[in-house]
Amino acid sequence: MNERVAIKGYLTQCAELTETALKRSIPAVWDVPERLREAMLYSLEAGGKRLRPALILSAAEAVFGKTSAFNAALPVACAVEFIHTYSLIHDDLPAMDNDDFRRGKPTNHKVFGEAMAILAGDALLTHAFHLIPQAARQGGISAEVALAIVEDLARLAGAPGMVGGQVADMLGEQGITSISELEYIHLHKTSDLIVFSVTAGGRIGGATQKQIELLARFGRNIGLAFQIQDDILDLIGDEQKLGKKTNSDVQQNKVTYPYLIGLEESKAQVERLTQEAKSAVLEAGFQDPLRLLEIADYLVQRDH
Ligand SMILES: CC(C)=CCC/C(C)=C/COP(=O)(O)OP(=O)(O)O
Ligand SMILES: C=C(C)CCOP(=O)(O)OP(=O)(O)O
Repeated sequence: MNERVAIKGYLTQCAELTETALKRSIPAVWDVPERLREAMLYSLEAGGKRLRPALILSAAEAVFGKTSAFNAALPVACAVEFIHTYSLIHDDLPAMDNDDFRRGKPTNHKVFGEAMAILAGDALLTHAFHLIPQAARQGGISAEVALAIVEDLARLAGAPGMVGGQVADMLGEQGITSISELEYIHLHKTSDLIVFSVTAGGRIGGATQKQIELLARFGRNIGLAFQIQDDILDLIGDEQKLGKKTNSDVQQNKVTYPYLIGLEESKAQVERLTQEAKSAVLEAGFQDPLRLLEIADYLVQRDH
C-alpha cells in the first residue's frame, strides 16, 4: 500500500488485508467439529467495518512511518477481530440484548442455536490468544512485544475491560442517571478494545512509553465518540446500512447519551471527543500521523 488514497479507500484496503489474513487464521485442516467451525466462520466472515484491525495497522504506520509494518501487525489485527466478533455474538444472545440481526444477517444464535453461539464465541476468544504468540514465532514481532500485547489484551478485553463494561451496562440498565456512570460503561465496553488496537499497533511500530500513553488517550476518546455515535445511529440511522435493527436501545429501555443529554448535545460531544483524540496524536510526534487523524474525523461522519 504505497499510494496515498482517500481515507475511505484506505479503510477498504485495510479491511481487505484483514479479510485475507482472517481466512488464513482458521486452519484449512483443523480437527474441530465442523458445526463449530461453521458457526465461527459465519460471524467472522459476515463483514463488519473491521475498524479495530484498521486502527492497529494505522497506528503501526503512524509510529513506524511506513505501511511495511502491516505484515507484522496483521496477526494481531486478526486477534482483535476474533475478540470483537465473539463479543458481538454474546451481546446478541437472548440473555443479553436478544437481537435477531447483526452485520446484515440473522444473529449467530438464530442460525446455530444458543449453545453453539456461546461456544463459537468462546472458541473465537481463545483462538485470538493463539494468534499473537504465533506471530512472534514467525518472527513478525519480538517475543517481548508479543508478551506486552497479550497482557494488554487480557486486561482490556477481560474483567477490568470490555467484559466489566458489559456487566456494568447489564447491571445498570434503567438505573443510570448520570453521564459519569454511562461514561464508565462506554469506556470499558467499547473504548478498551479500541485502546488495545491503537496501543498494540504502536507497540508493533516501535512506540515509546510516552507515545503508547498518548495512543491510549486517542483510543479512549475515539472509543467513547464511537459508542455515542452508535447510540445516535440507533435512533436516526438506516437499518439497511447498519445491518442491524434501529431503535433497539429504546425498546430495551437502555439509557444512552441521547437519552440523557439529547441528540444535539450528543453530536457536539462526539465532535469534542474527536478533537481531544486528535490533539493526543499531534502531541505524540509520530512519523506519519495522518491516517489516525483522518480515521478520527471519518468516524464522526460515519453512517454505519
Ligand atoms: C463481553 C461482551 C459480550 C461484550 C460486548 C461489548 C459490546 C461493545 C457490545 C455492543 O454494544 P451495543 O449493544 O451498544 O452495540 P450494538 O448496537 O451493536 O448491539
Ligand atoms: C462497539 C459497538 C458499538 C458494537 C459494534 O461495533 P462495530 O460498529 O465496529 O461493528 P462491526 O462493524 O464490526 O460489525
